[in-house]
Amino acid sequence: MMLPDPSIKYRPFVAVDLPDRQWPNQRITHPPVWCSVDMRDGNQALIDPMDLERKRRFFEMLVKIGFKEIEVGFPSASQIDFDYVRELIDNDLVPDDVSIQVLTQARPHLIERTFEALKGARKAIVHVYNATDPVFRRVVFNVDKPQCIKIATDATELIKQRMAEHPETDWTFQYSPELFTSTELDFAVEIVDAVAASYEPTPDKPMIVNLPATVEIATPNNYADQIEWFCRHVANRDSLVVSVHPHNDRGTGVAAAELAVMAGADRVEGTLFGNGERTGNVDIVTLAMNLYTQGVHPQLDFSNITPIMREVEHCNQLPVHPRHPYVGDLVFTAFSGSHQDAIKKGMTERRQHPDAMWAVPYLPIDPLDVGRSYEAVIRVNSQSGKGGVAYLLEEEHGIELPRRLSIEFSQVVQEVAERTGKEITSQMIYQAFADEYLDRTSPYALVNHRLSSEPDSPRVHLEAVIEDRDSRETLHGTANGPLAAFIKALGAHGLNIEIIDYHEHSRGQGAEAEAIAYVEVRIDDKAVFGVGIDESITSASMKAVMGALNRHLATHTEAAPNVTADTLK
Ligand SMILES: CC(=O)SCCNC(=O)CCNC(=O)[C@H](O)C(C)(C)COP(=O)(O)OP(=O)(O)OC[C@H]1O[C@@H](n2cnc3c(N)ncnc32)[C@H](O)[C@@H]1OP(=O)(O)O
Ligand SMILES: CC(C)C(=O)C(=O)O
Repeated sequence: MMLPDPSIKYRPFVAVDLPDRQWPNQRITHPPVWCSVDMRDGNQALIDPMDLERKRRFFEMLVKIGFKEIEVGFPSASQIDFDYVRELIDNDLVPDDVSIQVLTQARPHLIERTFEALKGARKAIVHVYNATDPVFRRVVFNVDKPQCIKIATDATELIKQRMAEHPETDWTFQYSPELFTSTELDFAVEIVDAVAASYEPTPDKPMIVNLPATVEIATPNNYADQIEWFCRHVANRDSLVVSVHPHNDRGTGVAAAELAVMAGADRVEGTLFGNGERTGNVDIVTLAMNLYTQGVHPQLDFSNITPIMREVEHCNQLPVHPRHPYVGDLVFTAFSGSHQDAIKKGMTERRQHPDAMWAVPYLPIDPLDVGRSYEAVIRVNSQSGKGGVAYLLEEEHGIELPRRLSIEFSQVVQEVAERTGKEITSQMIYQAFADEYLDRTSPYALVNHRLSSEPDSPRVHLEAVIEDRDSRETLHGTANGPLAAFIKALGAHGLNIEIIDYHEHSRGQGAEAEAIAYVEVRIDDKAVFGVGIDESITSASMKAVMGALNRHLATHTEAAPNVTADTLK
């Protein structure tokens, strides 16, 4: 049960004394060095750790994305990891510009086994860690500070010696004071200084100092303060690559990584989509795409992000959340009416100015840049408005509803959405549109028509054959245009119809092209819409009028189904 006063059980984090902090004024103008730890930190947190087949697929994908540093395992802890490292080296599967990284505890027998695993590697990073925070020193290791430092420096000496014995490998050394964020800052600097003094890095041959938020215990600004403080106080900063390794216990791993880079970190360790211990490691995809949306290329390629997500889901046997930034199945989709309306307007502007800076409302990124399509951008349910319905009809069926008609038709769709309680597909929307407007061919239907004109006269004469229930009638009308002539002809037949509004456009191209006409007419003092589609624009407009008439009769004569043309006179 939650405590009424949690302060008797939980301590707030200790803030860093750094009144002149500089990081808030920084901007990230180039990507950090990325290191994927999917195959180690991610893997150790899986219900079913990866087998060799899944490891191979993961590694190949990471290389394709563009990672140059990949932590492939903990070979002294697991036979599969050991065998996989051997497979990579023995079969020469690591590209020349990629370093494989492996983790080991600071214990001699594990370090020896690590070097066995790495024998013959072209480029390798040996990553050693020991926990440095006060709780671990007391509870887990039962050591004081000097003893804790000795664990780290003894390991460093041994690693340095083994590296020297294998000059055929291009070695990099990495040290992590595990639990850095809950370690006293001055002690973190002290232990790293001691490790660096043992290893003797230089600006030309730096070592990596990885400062993990093993458990995320504070707000991200505090992590940034810790990183800036560390960078200012550590010795020989120019011989160190400062790396961060945020976890996501408070849900702010991405923010922590970004602020840490602003605070001076050169490198970020994380995983694709944030798999990892507990709530996960920081998500490198989000970090990379956040950079991209600021106009900075992350140097990782997520141009086709969906297959990457599916591959990660396969390898980790864990789903990626449908709302995961930049990739989740629903993140490029708007269901709600006002969002759809704004997106539709933004997309229309975009089509007119395809080279302008990206500015489509509610979409922080162009879905096409990550291989997603505009098709899924708008989906319709009972929360949607006219904008979404109109967008889908336009994008997928080439039907550009006039504004007032789109308001009317959205009520039809809303009714279907509320009745079914489900998402309405674009096919269902089209069907509802056809049922409501296009298939209204009874009791009146246009059979054919003929137009003629007299020389030197703007007037046209129309002869139209229509079906009026069970009989065929031939109507005649003369006016300044075909539609007006048709209205005249209908009037002479006793059907008094007035055109209020008219729109038309073509749909499709070349031989396949069709015309769509939309009319709003007044019949019997009631306004009603009709829509007609035909190869000829004149026939489309006449069908639209017939459709409006049939809709009017269906709506206003339910009590008198035998209504005839006489009722409209
Ligand atoms: C934050 C992280 O993600 S760190 C990485 C965690 N990953 C893993 O642990 C991977 C899987 N690990 C394993 O398979 C095992 O823990 C092994 C093979 C590494 C070690 O196994 P064991 O020797 O049986 O030790 P065990 O797993 O019980 O670990 C506890 C021992 O390691 C010691 N230890 C833990 N971390 C370190 C370290 N970094 N350096 C030195 N000693 C360490 C502890 O003090 C403890 O020693 P003790 O038994 O003398 O008290
Ligand atoms: C070994 C270290 C870097 C680690 O995984 C962590 O602290 O989370």
